[in-house]
Amino acid sequence: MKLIQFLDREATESYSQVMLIAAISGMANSLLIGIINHATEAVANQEDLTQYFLLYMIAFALFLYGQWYAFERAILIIENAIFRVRTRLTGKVRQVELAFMEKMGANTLYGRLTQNDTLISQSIPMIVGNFQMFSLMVFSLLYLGYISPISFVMTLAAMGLGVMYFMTQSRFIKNSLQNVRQKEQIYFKSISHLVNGFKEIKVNQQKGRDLLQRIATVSTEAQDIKSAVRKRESRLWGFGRLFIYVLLPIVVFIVPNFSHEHAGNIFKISATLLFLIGPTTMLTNMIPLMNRVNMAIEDLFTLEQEMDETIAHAHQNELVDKARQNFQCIKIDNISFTYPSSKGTAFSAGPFNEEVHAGELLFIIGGNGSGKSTFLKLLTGLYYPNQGGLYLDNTLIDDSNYPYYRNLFSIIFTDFHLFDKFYGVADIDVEKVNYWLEKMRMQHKVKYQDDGFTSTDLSTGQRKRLAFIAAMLEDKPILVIDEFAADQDPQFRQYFYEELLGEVRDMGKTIIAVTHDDHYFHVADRVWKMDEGRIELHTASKET
Ligand SMILES: Nc1ncnc2c1ncn2[C@@H]1O[C@H](COP(=O)(O)OP(=O)(O)OP(=O)(O)O)[C@@H](O)[C@H]1O
Repeated sequence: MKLIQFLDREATESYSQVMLIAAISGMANSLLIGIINHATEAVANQEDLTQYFLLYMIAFALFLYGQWYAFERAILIIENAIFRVRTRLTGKVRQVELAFMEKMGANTLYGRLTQNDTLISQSIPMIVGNFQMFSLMVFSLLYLGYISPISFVMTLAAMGLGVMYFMTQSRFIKNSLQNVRQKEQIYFKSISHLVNGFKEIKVNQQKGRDLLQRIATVSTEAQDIKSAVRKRESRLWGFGRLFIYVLLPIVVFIVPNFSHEHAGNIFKISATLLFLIGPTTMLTNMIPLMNRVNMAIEDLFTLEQEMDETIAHAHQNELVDKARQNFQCIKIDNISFTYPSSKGTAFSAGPFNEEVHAGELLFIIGGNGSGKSTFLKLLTGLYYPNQGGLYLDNTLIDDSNYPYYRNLFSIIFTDFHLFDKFYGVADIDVEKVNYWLEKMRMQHKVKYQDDGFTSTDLSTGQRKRLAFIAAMLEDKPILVIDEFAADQDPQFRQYFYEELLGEVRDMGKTIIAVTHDDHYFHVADRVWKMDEGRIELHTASKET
């Protein structure tokens, strides 16, 4: 069972005590039927009932206390384990490679991270109850064996048949549930189009109808599979009860003809069998949930394994660290990169053989799809090249120091994200924030407050200016910007190219900017022009 595997891996404290107490509670529960059975016999023989009453109260107290204790402890242990997994996996999200993230998609990753642990958490009470019921069943069966070995063997045989039947059904159920998961991922993706494309859908009703049609189709497909699964599961539920009702008449009407001892205990046997209906039904009802919990745990394990495979095990590399602030040159040595694709039409970039010099203002220009952003991702270490290597001065950047190399850069991509606080900036200098607010002409719009800006609900161009300020506060030696000025008004654009970039360079920073603004190519120290994944033309600014 995956849950045991999950607890073995993740629980910080032993869960065996909880299992023991749950087992004792189940045993105490099964004792109740034994005590009642013997008490009814004592009533018939007109014996004193005090000892049965006391025994009943003790068993009852044990059962109640055990149940309470097991629930409380199990909730704590499982919630702690979930917390550990959640913290570890979110930590790993930060470490995975960009290519992994782009391939999986943010929605899928979010879904896998949140839905699985929610499901495990919600099922805790049922899981504990399940274990208790199992223990109750085991001890009730042992009691049955004590009063009638023949009934015990028959019940065990019937249960064996039941387990075999479950096994045959569970493969179908598991495969179907996996199928449902795939459909649900498409469903969630379509929902994200509905939410993120809300404005487009609002102005184009046909677009909205088509998207809803797609959502309806996927939902129906998922629903059909779910219905088939539910049908099978309901057969299992019925089976749990059914086998005892089939067993009862055999034990009551047929077996007494062959066993004299059995006939004498017929009341106790049938009472015990009737008592077994509860736990058996509960256990079979739990199977669908356990299937889902098993799959959730399996998916969490798989997700972590997929993440681990992409995480480079970087160790602190002194050479890169020392070189950070005062490097001379980044050498791009015969680097090339091809996007992974199953259709054979993947875009290839490179080979690149270039040098970026410290303190220069470098423009990268070229048509749409020429590979500018891909090149930036290679240069900043977000993609690993398929061949060739990067050198920071004379240090080769490899798996061991890529994360430290990336620390050289502050990057503002076209799909930048503006954080609510200045994460990663150790001592925020308020004067510096105000200085940059003024420089970016945002001082009248937002202020600095609580390690962030007072507001980020701004226009795209304004949000980009705040992202620029955040990048300047990070104070990295290299600033990389991808079409930064595209959303800026003409005045700011002119000011940005003709004043601001030069000022940032004079602060000692290296600037690499992807741009389409041909009016301003002259401000760059050098311009590289890209075409079909290669750098076709190198020019010094005066030549452009
Ligand atoms: N995540 C990805 N997976 C597969 N292919 C990609 C991915 N991102 C980009 N590409 C492919 O790489 C090519 C170059 O894209 P890139 O974003 O580098 O171009 P660009 O020069 O920055 O374009 P633009 O000026 O339009 O931003 C494109 O043809 C695109 O199909």
